[in-house]
Amino acid sequence: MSAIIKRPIVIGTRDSALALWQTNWVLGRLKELFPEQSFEVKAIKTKGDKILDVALAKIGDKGLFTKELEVAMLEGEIDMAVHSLKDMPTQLPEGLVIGAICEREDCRDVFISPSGTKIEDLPEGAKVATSSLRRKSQLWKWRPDLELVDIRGNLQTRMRKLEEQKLDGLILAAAGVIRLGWADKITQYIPTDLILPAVGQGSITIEMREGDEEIASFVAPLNHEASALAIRAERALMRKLEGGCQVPIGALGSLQGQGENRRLVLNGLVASLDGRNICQEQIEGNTDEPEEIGLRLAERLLQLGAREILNDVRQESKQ
Ligand SMILES: NCc1[nH]cc(CCC(=O)O)c1CC(=O)O
Repeated sequence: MSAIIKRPIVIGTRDSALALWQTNWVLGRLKELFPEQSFEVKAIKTKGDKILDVALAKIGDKGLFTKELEVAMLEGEIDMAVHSLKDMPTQLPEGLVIGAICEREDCRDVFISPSGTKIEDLPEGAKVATSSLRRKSQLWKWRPDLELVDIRGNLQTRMRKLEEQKLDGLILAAAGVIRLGWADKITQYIPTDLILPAVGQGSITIEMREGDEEIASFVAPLNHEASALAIRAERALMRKLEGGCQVPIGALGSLQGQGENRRLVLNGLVASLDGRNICQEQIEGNTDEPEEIGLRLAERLLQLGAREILNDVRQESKQ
């Protein structure tokens, strides 16, 4: 049990509806675990909240949704930051660490269509919104005839644009949609063998100062072992492939079996921007070393053609 601190522990967050939901969830868990401790929430805008009209792949800046919070943490203004793990770069700034990876929500992407039509039943040329290269490339492979349109902004904005721009549908992560209470708007949960999710998708993480034992003891109980093992493998894969949001990378780890037979299965893919060239593979290994599995899968993908794909993607994004 951790000792109570005689000042409020300050939790930093972005100010979007989803970020605030996630922070409230973390706050609820902390209050339950440490009823004597006082906590305070501090909302901070990030660059990603301010630039709303440019596709993320074009801004190409790592830490778009995290940097301002990280600076506040290093300056002691906040004690921890709650993030969507998916938005966190694989390399953290010096002096900061992941304190906990919380239990993952449904990790799949979903399709939301005002007409209730599933992706496989859409008419030829239907307009589907997503700015994510990972989603686009896998959609192109599945339905090369669709017209894919860019969309940005927080979840509320995207839902509004869906109607305003008369789009046939929108792809989002299930987790955000469910957390905001919009599960009834979901037309289709997309199977992960058709669209492999992003690294860390569906998980909330708590970032904190390295070596801050006091804060670590509050945060540690929120770590969810199975989610953390899977996601550590996914992040090791991505770090090795030097992905950011610019390169289409998907990955999904899962634990299979019980006790001594427990294994970590990791599926990963790297796609070319046109979706025509997709390199995908699955491997498994011992749960003791999730990072090693991520690295091994990355090596395997590079051998299978991911190296060429990544070079091409980098060339194209320079133009
Ligand atoms: N890229 C933005 C983003 N970052 C985290 C989520 C919510 C889902 C999650 O936590 O994985 C979303 C929205 C989306 O992709 O639909």
